[in-house]
Amino acid sequence: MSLLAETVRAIRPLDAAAMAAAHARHATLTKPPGSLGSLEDLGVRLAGLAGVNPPPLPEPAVVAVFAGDHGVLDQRVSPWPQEVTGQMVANFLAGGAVVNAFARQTGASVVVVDVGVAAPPVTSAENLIEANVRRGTRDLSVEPALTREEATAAVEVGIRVAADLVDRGAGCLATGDMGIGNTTPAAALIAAFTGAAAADVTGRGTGIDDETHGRKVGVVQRALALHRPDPGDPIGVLAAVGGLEHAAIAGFVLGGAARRVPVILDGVIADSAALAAAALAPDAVGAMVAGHRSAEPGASVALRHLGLEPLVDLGLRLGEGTGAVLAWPIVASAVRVLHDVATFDSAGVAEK
Ligand SMILES: O=C(O)c1ccc[n+]([C@@H]2O[C@H](COP(=O)([O-])O)[C@@H](O)[C@H]2O)c1
Ligand SMILES: Cc1cc2nc[nH]c2cc1C
Repeated sequence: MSLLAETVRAIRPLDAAAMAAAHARHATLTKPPGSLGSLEDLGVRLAGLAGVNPPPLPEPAVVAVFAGDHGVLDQRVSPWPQEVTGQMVANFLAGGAVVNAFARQTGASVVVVDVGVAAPPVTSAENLIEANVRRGTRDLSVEPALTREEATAAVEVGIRVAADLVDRGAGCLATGDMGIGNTTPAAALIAAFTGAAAADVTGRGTGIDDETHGRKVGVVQRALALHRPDPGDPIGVLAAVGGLEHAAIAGFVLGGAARRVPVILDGVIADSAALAAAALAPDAVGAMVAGHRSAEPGASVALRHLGLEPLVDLGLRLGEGTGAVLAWPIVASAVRVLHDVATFDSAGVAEK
């Protein structure tokens, strides 16, 4: 059996007994019932994922930044040149990007995965994973971005990265991405999986003017009309209108779900990849935590489709895993409550 098929088969629903135990525990803790809002639901869900209450603290956390390039850049959908992708990979490895700063602040670690960068990285570093499937995608507005084989290979890169990180002790995974032009395939994926109109899911990416935005909406519309992607064939959708980092992140989510470790989603690229993961294995949604609400309109459409409420809403639109890393201490706090907080009984606090 292929790694992808094996991984999909290993993904199981949340454990109802562990969730019931976490729910009951919450009612005994020294706080008014429900006073932690959606953090209570998150703690319950992570108990269901782990199959035990309290679930293990989601630590240490590792953010994997998947990097890839995009043939659709030929359509002038981003103001930034392609070489920025590889240059930012070097910046991540040198520790100088925003995600590195947020990771230092929170205690997360950063690994970088070259799954599809056009220019081979010149730096070697112990936190660089070289798994290049193809040096950038084809232009999705004129032909399929990837073959099915390439899309599957990229998904399997993500599965392997997740499994390796968990084997090396990670208790929480966070998604990151880097790829000039990658908000265009993200929009196309979200339209394909949710049925939303291109105009409703195509945003300003790194910051584009009205003219570029109009062209970008047209590119997404043309790609959807050309390929007519079938949401019942998630690999076909990823191949037609996706990107190598989108496919790898879909695999990363599946890999985390198969190992029953929470995966914190970053922005719109992760959200689009999560739709592919959910289409491949619906129970994978149980392992997903929406780290934040990206300013890209497609992010909210994707999260609504997945039934996920984002933890942080700061208008971020950077990518790299920044929103996911910021959300990690909140995820850990939701679990910490189930470990540390005294009960009314043990603390001698009167109940109402
Ligand atoms: O995470 C997000 O929601 C997000 C929103 C807008 C832009 N980005 C980042 O910006 C790059 C893609 O933007 P663009 O305009 O080139 O498509 C890519 O490197 C992403 O990580 C990321
Ligand atoms: C500088 C820069 C940093 C980024 N990080 C994620 N996407 C990015 C895009 C640009 C342009």
